[in-house]
Amino acid sequence: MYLQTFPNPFETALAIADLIISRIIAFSPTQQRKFVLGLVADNAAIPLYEELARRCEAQEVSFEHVIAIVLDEYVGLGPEDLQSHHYFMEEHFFSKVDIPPSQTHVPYTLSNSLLTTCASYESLITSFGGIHLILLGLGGLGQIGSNGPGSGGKTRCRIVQLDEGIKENVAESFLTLADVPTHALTLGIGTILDSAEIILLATGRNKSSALTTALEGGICHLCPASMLQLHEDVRVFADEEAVSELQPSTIRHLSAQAPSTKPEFESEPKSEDEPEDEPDQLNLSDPSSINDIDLPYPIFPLSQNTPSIEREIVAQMQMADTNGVFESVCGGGAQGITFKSGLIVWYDDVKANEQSGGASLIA
Ligand SMILES: N[C@@H]1[C@@H](O)[C@H](O)[C@@H](COP(=O)(O)O)O[C@@H]1O
Repeated sequence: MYLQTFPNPFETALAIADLIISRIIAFSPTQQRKFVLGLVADNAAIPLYEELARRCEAQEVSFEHVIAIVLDEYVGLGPEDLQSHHYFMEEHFFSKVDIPPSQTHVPYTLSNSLLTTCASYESLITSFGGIHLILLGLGGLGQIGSNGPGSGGKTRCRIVQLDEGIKENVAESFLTLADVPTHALTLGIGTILDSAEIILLATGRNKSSALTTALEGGICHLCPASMLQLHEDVRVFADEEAVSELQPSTIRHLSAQAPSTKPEFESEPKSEDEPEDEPDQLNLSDPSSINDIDLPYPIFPLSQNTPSIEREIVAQMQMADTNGVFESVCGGGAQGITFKSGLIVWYDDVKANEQSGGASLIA
């Protein structure tokens, strides 16, 4: 799970828009091979939909070959009802971009046979080959879609009774609490977890408690969003208010998992107050201290005899003026390299079969 934090909801939206657009462009969808995008009718997503619409208008992205699957809908509300998710998606997104109406899908809950509707919605997704990327909002009770507390991790598309807390949260959109629908049709947690990639959007202080439980608590059906921990490719996009209750170590660990959105070799400027990284046990003025470090690799001092592949890596590192973890530097050469405090470690396969794993001290 990757966590990226932004100063405010607007910048969070921009980052998600960048990701969605880059995924669509990389996929190069065509009439025959469409990109399947799961979407949510969440107020927190409005700045994102505005940004996507703006970028579509500017012809930076097209939704012509995108299929939209909306996550959930209140039972008994249709496209004409102002509070329906269908109305929301039309108003904020579908009507603003070039997506053909035949490619927008919202659960239809006015039918007489909701069980059939659930099965059909699930089959529809299967017929498209699954969802490539799904956007989820985070509810204040940890719900995703209308999967409220108590939703099992293997649930499929189904009718759920809305939790009182969820109803209270949306009551202001309706005349009174009694007007809030009692049920919703939602993709199940299992359906969501089948998506190839998941984005969880959480902005605002009212999401901080749910986000903390989802990321720091164990996987538990009382916080459905915690089950996203089971998925291999989840990106959490949050603003500073939403992460305000997280432990600093949680933010550090989960942010470290995030692939940089900046050029790969760019490093963060150091603040003046920030102490220099301690070189662990390595004393750079004493190259022999490298022997004190417990590494599962042979160690080579960088010298005239250093193999050229290693020199190339070192040169790239020095040019990049960075520290951190590098992946796949030198194309098919090194598979992964860690550079810390003057120490370069590479692992896996360095230049097929010629060397296998090693460390080098820049001194
Ligand atoms: N079914 C919706 C969810 O899909 C949404 O993510 C959540 C939070 O929405 P908001 O950010 O508008 O409070 O509310 C409801 O539970």
